Amino acid sequence: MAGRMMALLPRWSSRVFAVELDGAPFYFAVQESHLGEEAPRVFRKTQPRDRCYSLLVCSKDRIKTARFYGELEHKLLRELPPECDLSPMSSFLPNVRDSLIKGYFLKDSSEGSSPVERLLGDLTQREPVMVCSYCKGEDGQQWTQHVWSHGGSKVMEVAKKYYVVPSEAPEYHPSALNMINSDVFYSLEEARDVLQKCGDIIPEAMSVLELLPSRAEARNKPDFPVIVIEGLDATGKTTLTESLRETLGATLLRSPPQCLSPWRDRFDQEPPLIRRAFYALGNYITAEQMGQEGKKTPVIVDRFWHSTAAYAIATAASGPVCNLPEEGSEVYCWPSDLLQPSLVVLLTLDPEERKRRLRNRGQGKTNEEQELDHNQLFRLRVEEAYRRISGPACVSVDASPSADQVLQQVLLLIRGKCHL
Ligand SMILES: Nc1ncnc2c1ncn2[C@@H]1O[C@H](COP(=O)(O)OP(=O)(O)OP(=O)(O)O)[C@@H](O)[C@H]1O
Ligand SMILES: Nc1ccn([C@@H]2O[C@H](COP(=O)(O)O)[C@@H](O)[C@H]2O)c(=O)n1
Repeated sequence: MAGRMMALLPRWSSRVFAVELDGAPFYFAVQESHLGEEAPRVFRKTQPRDRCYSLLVCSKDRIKTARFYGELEHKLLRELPPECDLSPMSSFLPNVRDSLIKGYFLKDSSEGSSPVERLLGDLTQREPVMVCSYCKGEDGQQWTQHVWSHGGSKVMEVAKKYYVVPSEAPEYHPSALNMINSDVFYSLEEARDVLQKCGDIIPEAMSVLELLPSRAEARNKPDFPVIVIEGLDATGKTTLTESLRETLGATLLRSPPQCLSPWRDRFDQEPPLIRRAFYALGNYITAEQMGQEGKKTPVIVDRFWHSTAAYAIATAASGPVCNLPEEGSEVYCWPSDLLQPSLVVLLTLDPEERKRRLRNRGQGKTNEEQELDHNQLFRLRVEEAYRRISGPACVSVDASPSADQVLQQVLLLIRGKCHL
């Protein structure tokens, strides 16, 4: 397996490895010769009896890789002894798009014999995982990385040995390297391709594909304005979109569209690659409806591409807002084949007031909505990603006044921008 893996991951010694401990990344690299470097910080934090391993998930089949990455975490948490710490890890080639591979870093602090090596040996034999172990040299300073292989009856053997050295933090968070067409999709074709490829493992994908327009066309502008209302949950989108529908005699649409409701829960359980492709496709179905309805009346839309992209980008990047791709990055560009609304309004609300509204409403929440509550960095990343998306950019409206005042404010914007 290691031979095949190494072929999939050329330039091994140009790679940087990032281990996330307590939300902070620790970087290291490897090299073939011993240059007497000090140990990277992640290894300096270990105790003498700790054994360290890395597991990187990688195969040519990106659907298989995405699904196995999630399954692997569950398997490890289930089967590893309690003395093992598992942390997210990744490896990438600095500034090389699509070079990021994800995995886990494992620290085994158990005393005496441990089942960990047998478990990892089995994984290298059966699954698309590259396992490495890390050893401290006799000088107590230099660490080495041992890339595992399996040979014949042996559970594992070492295919290659490297010296581990500290590495600089990259200029941008490595998650940005793989976002395009893995977390955020920029064409109907790219998103459809993902669902087509998982048709044999997720039969529901075929039902979704049947609902798609045969082609997407951004240039056919509807006669009437199309106004999208965006915002985090409980900022007042439903309240406002319904009032706008009544006041303007508009048609109200949403993304994902009603016709995808039977499959939404199913796709919410899938890894980001598949889940995000599902939501991206929902936007193309809604866009087709916008085109149709926009020939007859103004159209109001509850969430659209801003939501799909902002949540996807904010989830793929971790940590503080500075880990997001830089402002102006192509990640924030509107898909060229997706209908552009006349106006996108972003409802903003103080977090405490949003929580109060959520409590009063008392409905169940999705995992991402719970995350917005518990993880303030995630909320900040989503809000900032919303603001950075362009083509069209959103116009922020303070949603804290009464529902009627918010409606009047948005009507003013619509009349100014859309001549209604
Ligand atoms: N301007 C407002 N002032 C006070 N309460 C409001 C206001 N707008 C909406 N609410 C109340 O806040 C709660 C959330 O509003 P609403 O359901 O419209 O939000 P939402 O953005 O559509 O949420 P979600 O995205 O989760 O569906 C509701 O109980 C609603 O009655
Ligand atoms: N166009 C959209 C709409 C929604 N999402 C995802 O759904 C979650 C929020 O939806 P609610 O119905 O609960 O408001 C959020 O987690 C988004 O990831 C989307 O991606 N695209």
